Amino acid sequence: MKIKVINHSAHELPKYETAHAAGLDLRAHIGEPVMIGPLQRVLIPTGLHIELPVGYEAQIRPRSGLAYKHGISIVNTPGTIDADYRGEIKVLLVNLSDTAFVVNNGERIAQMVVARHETISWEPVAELEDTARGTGGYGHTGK
Ligand SMILES: O=c1ccn([C@H]2C[C@H](O)[C@@H](COP(=O)(O)OP(=O)(O)OP(=O)(O)O)O2)c(=O)[nH]1
Ligand SMILES: [Mg+2]
Repeated sequence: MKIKVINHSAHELPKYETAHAAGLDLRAHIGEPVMIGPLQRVLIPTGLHIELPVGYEAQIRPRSGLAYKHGISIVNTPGTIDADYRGEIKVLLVNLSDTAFVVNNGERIAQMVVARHETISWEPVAELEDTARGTGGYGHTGK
């Protein structure tokens, strides 16, 4: 897949950390450390621009280790990178802990999963096909 990197010397390209990992770890591309206070959200640049093939999206997801150890998540998870987006990929981190967290340049802050998606067109109808579930939801099958 095509990738354009700002300041190429800064970091290695995102990579799968294990043989069958689904996500490529993304690194912070920042001039100075960024502090995220409790319940604060900060948009962290990655220095990466990509060209996804049409019919693909990239999902930006939190890393479980940062979430578990430091309460760091992503506000809009899973973030969506559209195939026609040519801007810099950024990650909207949020600190859900009661302690400030510092992000340093080059640290792995999120992971990106590339996935196929469908593109639909609408077919307006008067009635939808009935099912056993019908309109039941929000726990209607019990606890
Ligand atoms: O975590 C994210 C989510 C999105 N984007 C970029 C890529 C995406 O293609 C674009 C728009 O994202 P989205 O459609 O989620 O945001 P929007 O608020 O609907 O913005 P727009 O009106 O530009 O579509 O922003 C990121 O860099 N990181
Ligand atoms: Mg949008």
